[in-house]
Amino acid sequence: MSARILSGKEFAAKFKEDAAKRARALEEKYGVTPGLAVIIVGEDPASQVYVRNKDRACQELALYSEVIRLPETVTEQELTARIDELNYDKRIHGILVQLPLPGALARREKEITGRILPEKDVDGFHPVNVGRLVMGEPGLVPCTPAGCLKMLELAGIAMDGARAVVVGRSNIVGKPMASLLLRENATVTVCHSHTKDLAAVTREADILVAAVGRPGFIRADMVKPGATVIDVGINRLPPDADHPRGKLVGDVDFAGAAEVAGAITPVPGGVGLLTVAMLMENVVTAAACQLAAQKD
Ligand SMILES: NC(=O)C1=CN([C@@H]2O[C@H](COP(=O)(O)OP(=O)(O)OC[C@H]3O[C@@H](n4cnc5c(N)ncnc54)[C@H](OP(=O)(O)O)[C@@H]3O)[C@@H](O)[C@H]2O)C=CC1
Ligand SMILES: Nc1nc(=O)c2c([nH]1)NC[C@@H]1CN(c3ccc(C(=O)N[C@@H](CCC(=O)O)C(=O)O)cc3)C=[N+]21
Ligand SMILES: [Mg+2]
Repeated sequence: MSARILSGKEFAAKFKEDAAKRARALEEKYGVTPGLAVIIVGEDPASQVYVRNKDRACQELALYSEVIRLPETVTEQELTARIDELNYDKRIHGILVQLPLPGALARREKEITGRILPEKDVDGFHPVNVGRLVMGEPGLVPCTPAGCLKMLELAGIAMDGARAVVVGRSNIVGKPMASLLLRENATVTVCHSHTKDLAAVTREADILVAAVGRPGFIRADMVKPGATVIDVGINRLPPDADHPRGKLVGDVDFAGAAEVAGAITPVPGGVGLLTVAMLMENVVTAAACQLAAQKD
């Protein structure tokens, strides 16, 4: 194995420390603690892990945190009524509806997440925040791609003029990732399930971001020698003797790709940790904007 392993742990710790300092400064200035509300509908096990990590981070940073668990049987009207309450709640500066939504609610994802006020939309999913990102204006940026960008910055990976290939075009990862890399002056290609000869495209990448949702999808022969590989995937393999809850793996064949890449993020312990750190940063940023606006 030759690649440099980019660990999310130390970077995440640094960001959380910065966010904690900014939170204390807001408390001093306004007497208000930044607050996050997470709404989780149903019992998706992967979601439970993320929710637990977020709740833990809020405690670590001494932010105010509410987790609202709703049954799978909740109606869209009941759900949006809860969002409206949180929109008006002065203790809450950030609202996040955990995705994927179960059952019929999944088809209403856009309407449900769009109900969150743009200034409280710490996921950066609201069309107003999406527009700001694409236009290169300040706003709340989706936490996962923001974390990937921070990882590249802190690792000292040059983005200006680099060829970046993003595999995956979801609204939560692929598309905002492409916008962020473009903003950093990378030459960006976005691949998806209709892309022809994907390996030929990915082999051109100085920076390769995998957000596909398939374990081991990016193999060594798809990686340009010396490239930086960012593995966003979070996949749980079926349980075996060594991993009774199922092993957590990314979208990259880590052992193979690490032979070829110059730098690579592991799963777990990679960019996932930065997602949580960026969420904390977004909550504090959202609180700072709301508190400043109330003052005038
Ligand atoms: N670490 C973190 O913080 C986070 C991790 N994740 C993880 O990242 C991964 C991706 O998540 P998400 O973006 O929500 O996933 P989606 O399922 O929403 O999107 C997957 C994307 O991959 C593309 N794709 C699927 N199969 C292929 C293929 N054979 N060839 C090329 N492209 C393909 C799809 O193309 P098409 O559009 O054509 O269907 C789609 O654009 C998952 O493992 C998820 O768990 C997600 C969010 C946060
Ligand atoms: N509205 C919404 N916003 C999201 O940002 C969102 C979502 N819904 N639904 C689910 C996905 C997934 N996601 C992760 C966040 C952190 C880790 C994470 O902390 N990972 C660590 C720990 C993993 C573990 O504890 O096992 C790691 O990779 O090392 C993983 C995955 C955010 N998502
Ligand atoms: Mg998705």
